[in-house]
Amino acid sequence: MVDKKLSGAGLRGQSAGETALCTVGKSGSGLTYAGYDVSDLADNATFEEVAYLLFNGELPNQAQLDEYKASLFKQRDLPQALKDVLKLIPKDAHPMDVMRTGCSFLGNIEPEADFSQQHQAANRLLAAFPAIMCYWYRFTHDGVEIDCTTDEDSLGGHFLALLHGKTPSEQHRKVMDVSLILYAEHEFNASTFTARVCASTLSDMFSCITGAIGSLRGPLHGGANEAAMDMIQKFSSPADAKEQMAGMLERKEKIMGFGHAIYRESDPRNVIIKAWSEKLAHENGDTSLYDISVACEEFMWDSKKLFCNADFFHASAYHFMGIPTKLFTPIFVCSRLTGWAAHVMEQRSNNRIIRPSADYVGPEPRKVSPISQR
Ligand SMILES: CC(=O)SCCNC(=O)CCNC(=O)[C@H](O)C(C)(C)COP(=O)(O)OP(=O)(O)OC[C@H]1O[C@@H](n2cnc3c(N)ncnc32)[C@H](O)[C@@H]1OP(=O)(O)O
Ligand SMILES: O=C([O-])CC(=O)C(=O)O
Repeated sequence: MVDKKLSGAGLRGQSAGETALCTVGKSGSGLTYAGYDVSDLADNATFEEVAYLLFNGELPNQAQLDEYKASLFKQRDLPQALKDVLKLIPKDAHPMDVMRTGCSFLGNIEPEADFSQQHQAANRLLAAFPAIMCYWYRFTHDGVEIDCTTDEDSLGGHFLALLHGKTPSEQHRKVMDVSLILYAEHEFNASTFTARVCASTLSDMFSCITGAIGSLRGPLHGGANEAAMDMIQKFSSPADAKEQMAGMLERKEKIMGFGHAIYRESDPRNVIIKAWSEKLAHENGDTSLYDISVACEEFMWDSKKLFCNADFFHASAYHFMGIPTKLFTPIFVCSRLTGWAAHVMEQRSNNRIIRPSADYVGPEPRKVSPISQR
């Protein structure tokens, strides 16, 4: 992988600290979590193993994994007070705002009293996030107060079962699991950096994660999977996609799901989720949306040398599994929480408050004139 020339605004190219959690775009291996290539993890591990890796630095053995999953399993349900709060949030609210409120409210009723509880706080959020999303969604959209517990072994399967009210297929469980692995961690991206800045003030875990959710929400970051879906649904065919995208580029519009702040030639997560999107399209017996997505990818590369990032083929993959578009970015939260929390723990382990300087470009010093003279 060729290193991207990094300079200019947005702190690009400047190191803002050290991490042992992840490499992004390092030559030879695009994306690694604690030394493991993301494609190796996607093929040979589960999301719970990856969460354990990020929180503890090593993959679990079978006994450790069993114990970890059993503990998460017990923490999946929501307290009644949180359910009551979720029921107050309107149907037309954005589910990312629901996640932000759910996280923040849980921090009120189950606070992290001190840093010795950091694993507990992170694991509680990990176990509870699927229910926070689905309890609100099903109540406001289907009028049902769902049981927030399921028998599903994995968090990915649990989410699908809560959302659809039925047992997911083995294939869908697998895709969710892979997706959660792909989204889990990505070094000093905007939302993780938000979490680390918050952690550097010695704030609590729930505040760090709440802030990170706010940063992930924007379309230049996690919100791009949702924005990509909205875009591809407007295209009627591969040819129409190419024509409309040419117009968008001419009007200097950003095409969501393309480009990256660090990667230069490709995002290593794309090839993995793209392959699953194709499988799901065939399983559904309708490949038109997948074909449109491939046309978008070809067009963007041919015309601008821009490639799909992790978000682009996630859009069609989630859609093929019957997931409503507005829940795409909240799923990202359910996964990235692991990276955020691991970074909070890492920041705390060797902390200095993050406080960069600014170049002043405002007016010269001046006096306040009386209000009657302004
Ligand atoms: C999981 C994730 O968060 S992945 C990122 C998800 N975000 C998106 O998909 C949103 C669309 N993409 C973008 O807006 C950008 O590519 C970002 C925000 C991801 C990265 O931003 P930057 O690092 O500033 O981009 P970069 O320096 O590579 O931009 C180079 C040029 O390509 C253009 N460009 C980059 N991405 C796009 C895009 N998706 N559509 C159109 N033009 C683009 C930029 O406008 C810039 O043009 P300019 O030099 O004329 O100003
Ligand atoms: O690293 C970034 O800037 C954005 C990204 O891909 C991620 O957070 O997964």
